[in-house]
Amino acid sequence: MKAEQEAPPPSPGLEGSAIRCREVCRSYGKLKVLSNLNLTVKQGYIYGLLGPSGCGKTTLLKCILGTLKISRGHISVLGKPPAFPGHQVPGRMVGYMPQDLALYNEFSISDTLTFFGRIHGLTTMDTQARMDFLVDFLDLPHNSSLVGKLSGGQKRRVSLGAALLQNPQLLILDEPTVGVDPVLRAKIWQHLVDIVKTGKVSVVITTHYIEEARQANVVGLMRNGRLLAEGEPETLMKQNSAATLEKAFLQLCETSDQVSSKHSTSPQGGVLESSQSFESSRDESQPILGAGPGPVEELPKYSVDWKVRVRHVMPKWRNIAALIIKTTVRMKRMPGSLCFQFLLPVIQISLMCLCIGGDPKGIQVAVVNNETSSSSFSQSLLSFLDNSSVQQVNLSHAEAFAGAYNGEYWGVIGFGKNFTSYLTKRMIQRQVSKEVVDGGSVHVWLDLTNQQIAMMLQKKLADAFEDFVQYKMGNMSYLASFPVKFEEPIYGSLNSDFTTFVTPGAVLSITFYLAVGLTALSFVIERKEGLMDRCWVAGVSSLETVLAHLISQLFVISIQVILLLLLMLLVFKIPNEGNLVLVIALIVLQGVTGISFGLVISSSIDDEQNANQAALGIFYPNLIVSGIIWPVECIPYPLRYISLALPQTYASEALRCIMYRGWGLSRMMVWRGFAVTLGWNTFFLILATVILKLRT
Ligand SMILES: Nc1ncnc2c1ncn2[C@@H]1O[C@H](COP(=O)(O)OP(=O)(O)OP(=O)(O)O)[C@@H](O)[C@H]1O
Repeated sequence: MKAEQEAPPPSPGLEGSAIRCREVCRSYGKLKVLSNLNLTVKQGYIYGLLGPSGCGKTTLLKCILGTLKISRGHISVLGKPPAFPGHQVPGRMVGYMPQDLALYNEFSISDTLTFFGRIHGLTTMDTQARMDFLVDFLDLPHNSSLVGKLSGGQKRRVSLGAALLQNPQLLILDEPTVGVDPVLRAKIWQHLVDIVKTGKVSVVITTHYIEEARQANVVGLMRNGRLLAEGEPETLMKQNSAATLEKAFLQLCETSDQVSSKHSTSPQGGVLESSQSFESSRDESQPILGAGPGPVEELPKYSVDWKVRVRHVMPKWRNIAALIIKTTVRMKRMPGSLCFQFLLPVIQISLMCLCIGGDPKGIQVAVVNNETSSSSFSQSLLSFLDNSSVQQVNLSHAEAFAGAYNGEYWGVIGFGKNFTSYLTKRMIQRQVSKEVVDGGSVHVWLDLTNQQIAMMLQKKLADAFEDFVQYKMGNMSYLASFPVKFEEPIYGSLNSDFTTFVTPGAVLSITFYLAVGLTALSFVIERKEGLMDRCWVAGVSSLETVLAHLISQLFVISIQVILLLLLMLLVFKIPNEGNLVLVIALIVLQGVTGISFGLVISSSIDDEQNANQAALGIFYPNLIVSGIIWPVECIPYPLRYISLALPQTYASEALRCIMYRGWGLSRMMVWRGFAVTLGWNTFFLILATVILKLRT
């Protein structure tokens, strides 16, 4: 820990300056926010960065911290460029209080400071000592108070506490005194003045209360992405003959406006574009007042040992552990959300097993039986029809058809008046007339608008006829029964239904989509609230963020999978002939695919609505094309190739093979499912890490 606290020696030429910005440019799309900005913050100084709203102060601070990349120029912070391998900026050398609160609402004050303490590698005792000091100094409520329940001003003070926690060498405070009462504001400034006196700490502070910046050693007045003036507050006031810093600032703005309008008017009297005037007039990257960058200086060259480079890239378990503990604490504080995560898949699979794939029940069918005798074959045959599925309603010919046309009955079953005698003749005579064949047949008119119901009626009638023939003819039944015999199935059971087919794919799909949704949302919200930036400045890398999320979500997925399997196998009696470990492994890996895909969405999309739309948008197409609800073999060819490349097509097939055929990893159809899943996991994780890295 000691070693980490020591700052690396500054590069030659940078001694004495904590921050050095040279010709810094930064744009958002076409909006040029920083234009050739030069700024120096001396070691042991408080630098007050002042300027109107939107002039680029926050952007500059983010560039200094390395959370935003500069388009042009050079920045060095405590001797090296931000995010240089082995440098602790971002890291424990810098304390950052962002303009947004960037705090976890479910955390207590103590959780918040402990979390940042862990990331900075402070011992429990050090963190506790600092916490006691900060709670007292910042006049915070008891440290067990939840951040979400604090007032706006109290939250800002907690945020400031988190920035001061590790006694950093550089403090970057973006409007720390907003919403803070004057007494505490004075106390905070006094603290800053005290800590810089040691000469080891430097502070950059932005504020809207211009007068409070008089306590800074140097103030920089920013306007339109440039530094208008830089110097000691008293000097600036004197040079502008102003009694207050605010008046001096107004004076400087007016002077700047006059200079700009003078130069933006062409000799012919036309008005030039402001950018042209900027290029053609005085070098506005230099402050009107102040020392400026001095003579052109050679940029220092930085080199780094390959071992340091490797250590810089490698994830730190300390950070991963801190992030996992953070997620666990947040989960504990949100029991409703946790229950939702655990119960939703259980509810979904229960609904699926209860509502999809079973035999339709209570289907009304009209029966027109022209035979009257109770011992007739027609009565006997109808008695074999499965009563739970088919409800027979005896009607006249006219009533039956009228009812079927009205949608009251799903079909009409008709028997002629000589059905018994004609059927007997059909069975025992070698040659019979067409009339006998016709009269000895069961006539069925079906409503085929619902294929599942129609198929069930056809099957139930065929089963009833087979049972009837067996009953009437015993050993001689072969004369009348259908001459195709379905033997014991090679795999599966004769009673297997659509539920059996659809369940493995549905389980994978449920696990995948829950993981996508939860991951995509949590990351997008964290980034939007500035939490990701804050963690990054504290020294957490994109890879560590991804790994920590993966590990904590794995815990959630494991519980989800256990609950799903218990329900599926024990309650709904879905068969499993295979190795349960393989079943669990494949489902968990598909959950990881969901997490990694969620990471890709959240790393590339900035707001919840778009992230939700992306997650929902792929849900249905993927479900349909992955062969989860209907066999892949039915998909037309060009689309089938796409289907086979999707993360869940081969995986669903593999899970069916494990569960219903009892196959192991030696079978191609099984290992292919695992291989495709692992391939997608790797691809998504790399993609998410790269996008996160490129966007910071
Ligand atoms: N992510 C972004 N995408 C596009 N434009 C942005 C983004 N962030 C900031 N800007 C724009 O850049 C300009 C400078 O913003 P910045 O937040 O740096 O100003 P500021 O001086 O800190 O303002 P304030 O004092 O109100 O916080 C503004 O015009 C703002 O609209």
